[in-house]
Amino acid sequence: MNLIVIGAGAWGTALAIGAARHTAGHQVTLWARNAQQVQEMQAARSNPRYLPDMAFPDGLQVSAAPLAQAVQGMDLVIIATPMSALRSTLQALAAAQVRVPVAWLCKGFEAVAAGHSGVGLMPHEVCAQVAPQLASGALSGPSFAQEVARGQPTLLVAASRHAIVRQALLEAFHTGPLRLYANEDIVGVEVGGAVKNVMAIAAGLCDGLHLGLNARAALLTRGLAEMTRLGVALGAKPETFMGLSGLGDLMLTATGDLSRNRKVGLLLAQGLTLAQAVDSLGHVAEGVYSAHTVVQRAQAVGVEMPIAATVVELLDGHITPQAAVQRLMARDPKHEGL
Ligand SMILES: NC(=O)c1ccc[n+]([C@@H]2O[C@H](COP(=O)([O-])OP(=O)(O)OC[C@H]3O[C@@H](n4cnc5c(N)ncnc54)[C@H](O)[C@@H]3O)[C@@H](O)[C@H]2O)c1
Ligand SMILES: O=P(O)(O)OC[C@H](O)CO
Repeated sequence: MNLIVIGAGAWGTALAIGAARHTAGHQVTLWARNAQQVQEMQAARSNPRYLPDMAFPDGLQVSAAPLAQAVQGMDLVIIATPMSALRSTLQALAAAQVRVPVAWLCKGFEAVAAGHSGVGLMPHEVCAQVAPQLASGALSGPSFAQEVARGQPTLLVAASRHAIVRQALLEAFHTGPLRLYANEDIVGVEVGGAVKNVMAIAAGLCDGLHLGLNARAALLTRGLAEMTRLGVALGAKPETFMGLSGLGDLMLTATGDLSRNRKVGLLLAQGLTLAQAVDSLGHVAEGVYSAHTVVQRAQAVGVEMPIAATVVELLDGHITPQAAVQRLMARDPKHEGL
């Protein structure tokens, strides 16, 4: 199989390494828009900027060729950019008349540009707008790039309504320490991937304020309820939220110190501004951008998401970390459940 990974950040690089290392006969190309970054990666046989100290296996090539040229002859295209670049990348693939399966790795909802109305879209909705002819899907689940690059066991979910996409993802990545499950519920998988990042910011805040393990367990339990409520209202199956892209990724991202979203919460608790927290990461923390869209989508379908709404208030600088906790604790009593 010939596969190309578009976007040479931490996650695209790690997955490209994983696919090339463990699958004999695969030709894996890691594509970056920045020619200088490609030169550096070629010289170092690693990605010093985004995933240092992880050596490229022999089967991994790097490229900065024009995208329309780079995708020729590929059997599978993986989009590993942040959510903010998904639309433009899909447009470029449509213009290049790509006919093979395409899957994205980004976890988030599209942000609505300032001054624009309407709700932000899930990744598959963006694709339906700009490249409806593509057979497409998402690869998601609990997966820190560094662990995948090191070859540590990781389970992912290949989500698509197209059997050909699920099959191509399994062929490319179900190998060695990577194990893939298939799922047709693209809505559930994408809602899980987006909302867990918002909850991870809240969990970082909770831990940064030393609120305790009881508080964190409570936060994640109610966060899972919020995620499930929104997903079901948007057409997802409830059981998807008990799976890898729901509970699994929520647990990982909210409690694992490799998470950038969790780190944003920890830094806000220390008194850093959002700009300072984001600048210090050197990588994207999607929850910062998706939080608003998640809450807007919830409001549009009449779903209450108090934790996510409080994260938005905090990110916007309208409340302090301490006030965020007080606000959630002061809510009226209610019956447990969704
Ligand atoms: N890092 C992880 O462990 C991990 C795991 C699973 C999913 N994800 C998701 O994958 C996505 C990417 O995360 P990451 O960790 O690789 O981010 P990152 O910040 O490490 O890197 C992002 C990369 O995207 C590139 N990029 C931005 N716009 C682009 C464009 N228009 N065309 C081509 N490349 C472009 C940047 O140059 C950079 O190399 C995010 O949505 C994230 O939520 C990350
Ligand atoms: O580092 P984060 O917070 O972007 O999370 C990375 C992955 O999504 C975890 O599955």
